[in-house]
Amino acid sequence: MSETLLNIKGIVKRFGGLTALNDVGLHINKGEVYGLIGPNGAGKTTLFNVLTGLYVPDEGEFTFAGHNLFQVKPDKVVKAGIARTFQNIRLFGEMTALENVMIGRHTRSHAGAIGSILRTPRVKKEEAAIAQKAYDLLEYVGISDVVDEQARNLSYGHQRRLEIARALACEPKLLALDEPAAGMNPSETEGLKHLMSKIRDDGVTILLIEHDVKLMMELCDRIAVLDYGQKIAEDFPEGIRTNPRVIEAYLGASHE
Ligand SMILES: Nc1ncnc2c1ncn2[C@@H]1O[C@H](COP(=O)(O)OP(=O)(O)OP(=O)(O)O)[C@@H](O)[C@H]1O
Repeated sequence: MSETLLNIKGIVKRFGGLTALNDVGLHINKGEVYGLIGPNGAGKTTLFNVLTGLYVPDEGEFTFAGHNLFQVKPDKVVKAGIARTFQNIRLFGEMTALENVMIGRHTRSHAGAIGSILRTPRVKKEEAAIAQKAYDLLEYVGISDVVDEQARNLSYGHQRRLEIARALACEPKLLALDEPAAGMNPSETEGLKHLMSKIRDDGVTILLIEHDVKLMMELCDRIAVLDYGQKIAEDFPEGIRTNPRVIEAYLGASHE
């Protein structure tokens, strides 16, 4: 029996008169790669933002690993175990790769503000441990050769991997990746696919938005399709590929 990690029901999100998500329900099992696809403007990023606390849903239910996360703020969502990357890379360009990951790690430190200012032995020890862990994460995502480079000087593919390392620093149960392959060349995409498989094999469940359909078909255990804010299909990749409603949604939309 697969164990449910994330469960949402009847999620509604409105922006003024526009209903961006309309009665969306789905569950994600522990250990799977769950994909979210749909034409432009279908509501994928809005759903991501709801699941990571950035947008407050108007209606519905949202539970995750035993926590009720409905209308909960982003920091509580991270504490519950959901970490994310963004469609548009959001790194601190002036900071090194290592420092960018250390920031993610600080969400889990115990030193406190006073301790950090006084730089007590406890704080120094904790800082060293954070730096070591950050280095290990950079190695894990395959970019330990650029530890001391400023983030803004990294190649696009490396920046994407750095974002993943930073999200992993929160030790999430669920890693939510918003178009991680956007702008990558085929060999970078292939490398990213292997990284995501490794993360999943190491026990982190993955929620993935991606326009690269080939990548989604190869990587995802199950895929949900959104269209005009509604879930129109949810299936194994093969079922999605041949689903008439999905084909119609894609052919009917002005989509790449
Ligand atoms: N903050 C916002 N304010 C107003 N409308 C919004 C906001 N965010 C999203 N929308 C609208 O909600 C709808 C869904 O957008 P969303 O970005 O979630 O789609 P998407 O499936 O992620 O699209 P894409 O593939 O282009 O990223 C769109 O009509 C969009 O204009």
